[in-house]
Amino acid sequence: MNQDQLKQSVARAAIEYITPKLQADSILGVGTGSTANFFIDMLGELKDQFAGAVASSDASATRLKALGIEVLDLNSVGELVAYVDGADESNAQLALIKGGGAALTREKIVAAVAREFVCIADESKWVDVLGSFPLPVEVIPMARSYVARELVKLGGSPVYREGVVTDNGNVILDVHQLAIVDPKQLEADINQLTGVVASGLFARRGADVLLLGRAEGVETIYPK
Ligand SMILES: O=C(CO)[C@H](O)[C@H](O)COP(=O)(O)O
Repeated sequence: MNQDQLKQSVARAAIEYITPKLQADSILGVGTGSTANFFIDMLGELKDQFAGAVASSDASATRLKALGIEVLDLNSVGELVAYVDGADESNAQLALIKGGGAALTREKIVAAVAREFVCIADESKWVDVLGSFPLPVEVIPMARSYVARELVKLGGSPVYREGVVTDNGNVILDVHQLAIVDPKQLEADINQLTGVVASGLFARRGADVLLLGRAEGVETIYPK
């Protein structure tokens, strides 16, 4: 199986996972990226079984609407039944690195509101220690150089993602050279830097379940 087939298999597994949880008034949180896109495309089959979705990016909102799924503003809804999204890396505690698609802040907000965060990923994303994938950090544009210097003090090597502006009008620093042995502590350290909007480290609110696509089948993993 190639990587896209593994992504499709976890998207299908997520559809099967959430179907019994959906009710006519349920609102679902939907993520961003190529794995999430496979999920969105399959979600069209269920569109009469739930009320609508909150999307973590404009791109996902457009894709959902094209399928006839109502997209709602997060401020107009209460709890989300679940949030389904991909990841760039996951460890055994289901702490994640996300934000390869620059949607990390909205992803973090939508995940925070969800009863359950269902992560879907192919096996290339499974790691012992987070940090081989550069950690994205969303930053207010005028704070970019200051935050970059502070990230160096935390042991990282930040690189400005040129040409990328987030849906919130901010910029991304991708932090290389981090071996993240204490994800919750690093998430807190980065959060308290002035000018940081959010980091792509999802440790305090990691995934509640990971559907991991392996060649031999989809494995359901709970936090260790
Ligand atoms: O966090 C994300 C976007 O900001 C994605 O979930 C992450 O980058 C994984 O993407 P893909 O499913 O395309 O591998």
